[in-house]
Amino acid sequence: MNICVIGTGYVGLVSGTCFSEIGNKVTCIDLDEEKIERLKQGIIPIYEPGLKELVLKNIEEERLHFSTNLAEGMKDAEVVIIAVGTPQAPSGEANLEYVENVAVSIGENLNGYKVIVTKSTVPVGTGQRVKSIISEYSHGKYEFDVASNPEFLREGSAVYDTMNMDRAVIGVESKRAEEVLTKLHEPFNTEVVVTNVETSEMIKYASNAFLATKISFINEIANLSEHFGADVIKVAEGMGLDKRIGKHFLQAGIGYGGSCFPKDTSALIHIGREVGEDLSILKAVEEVNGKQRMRIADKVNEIYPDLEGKKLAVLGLAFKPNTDDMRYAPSIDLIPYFKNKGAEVIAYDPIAYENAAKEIEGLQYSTDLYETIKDSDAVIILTEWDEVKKMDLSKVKELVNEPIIIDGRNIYKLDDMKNSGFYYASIGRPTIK
Ligand SMILES: NC(=O)c1ccc[n+]([C@@H]2O[C@H](COP(=O)([O-])OP(=O)(O)OC[C@H]3O[C@@H](n4cnc5c(N)ncnc54)[C@H](O)[C@@H]3O)[C@@H](O)[C@H]2O)c1
Ligand SMILES: O=c1ccn([C@@H]2O[C@H](COP(=O)(O)OP(=O)(O)O[C@H]3O[C@H](CO)[C@@H](O)[C@H](O)[C@H]3O)[C@@H](O)[C@H]2O)c(=O)[nH]1
Repeated sequence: MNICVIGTGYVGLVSGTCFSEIGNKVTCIDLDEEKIERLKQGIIPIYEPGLKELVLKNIEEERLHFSTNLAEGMKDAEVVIIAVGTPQAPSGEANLEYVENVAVSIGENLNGYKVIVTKSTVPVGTGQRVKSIISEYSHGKYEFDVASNPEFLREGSAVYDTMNMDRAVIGVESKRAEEVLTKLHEPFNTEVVVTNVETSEMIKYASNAFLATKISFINEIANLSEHFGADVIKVAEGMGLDKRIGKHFLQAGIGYGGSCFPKDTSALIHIGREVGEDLSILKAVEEVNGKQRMRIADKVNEIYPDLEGKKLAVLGLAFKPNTDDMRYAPSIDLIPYFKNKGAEVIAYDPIAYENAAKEIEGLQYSTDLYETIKDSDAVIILTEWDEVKKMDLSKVKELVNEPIIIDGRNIYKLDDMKNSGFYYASIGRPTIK
């Protein structure tokens, strides 16, 4: 099949590459000329395990192409995929300007029947909006179908998630579009949920909102556990073995960040408000999440009520491991907070330091884990990078000024920390002193 993907962010680039890997001819389009020139040479703008190799392979095998020319990309395409950003507007709702601009361009360049698929996360009703814009700008000259095919990949495992998707969701208005999109997903050998466009758009928001709810729920249970000497990791294990609950997304910590959960929960609350439905569960989910990252600050303040002159080693800048994405990362709030209280803060991250330096003013960082830790008065874990999980704690103890670890990601077993000589505070578990 011949496919045109518009937008080369995480979603456009990964899904475009994976669609080419399963045998389609894919042209990825972006307005950003420099990005496209670099992509043509196999230079990937994001850090995503396995992506570079797959892009290079598919360029080499002439299935994957990059261009800034939408007319050229659309000319022979049967399927056109919209994968541009839908960032959060100041009001909390999804900003649809990029999607609407793309719809105009698609309308202007339509040259025959195509299935126009929205993969961006968009409010319910956007499919109809895209349809009317395309009709207007193509002057009704050609037949086309709009469809919704939301993306469920996670950053850090995006290629794996796409090639091994749990399900594909296809929202369509015609049998013709259903056949095209079902055929497109056949090589993924996955369950395909076929529904109407509005339901498909709702499935995406409801999925993200539910996962965010699970996280805020377990974080509240973690906070409660701290008062009673209960261990939230065991609580989650004990709950998760019940198949109705499931064990995933019950890791307590410093709350969710990233490019999706914060903006998508906010957008869904806004969608509800517009039609007079008060999504009170989701509002609580947001409130809990907003406070959760500051639990780490409380734990540091408990040890050092005065941070003046203290050196803090912050391990992890990205919002999660295996990505360089800094969107809504806890480090963005916590590092300035500690610095404002007089601490000297040095941060470690194997990948995200350059992006982090753009977000956090005056960021001091090192890419050497043990150099970061040297002479620190407390080590603070914000991202569960493998390098941090595998850190040699006896070496750490020799290097630090004070053997104190505050762990926002619960990466060490309490039993291992008991006789380690560290003060070890984590989330929802008894502190080891
Ligand atoms: N990032 C994720 O992990 C993820 C996962 C699932 C769904 N989503 C959703 O997918 C969508 C895209 O997210 P992202 O993180 O890939 O976005 P992004 O913001 O990283 O990238 C969007 C790209 O679109 C390009 N673009 C904007 N307008 C354009 C136009 N008119 N023509 C061509 N290119 C244009 C931009 O230059 C940019 O390269 C969002 O709706 C997001 O919510 C994201
Ligand atoms: O048990 C958990 C699981 C995750 N998180 C946090 O939740 C955030 C999001 O993590 P994750 O879902 O792994 O990453 P994303 O790349 O943001 O992916 C989410 O958002 C994407 C964009 O919509 C969706 O496509 C994915 O299905 C959805 O998982 C991160 O801050 C994690 O640290 C927790 O605190 N506890």
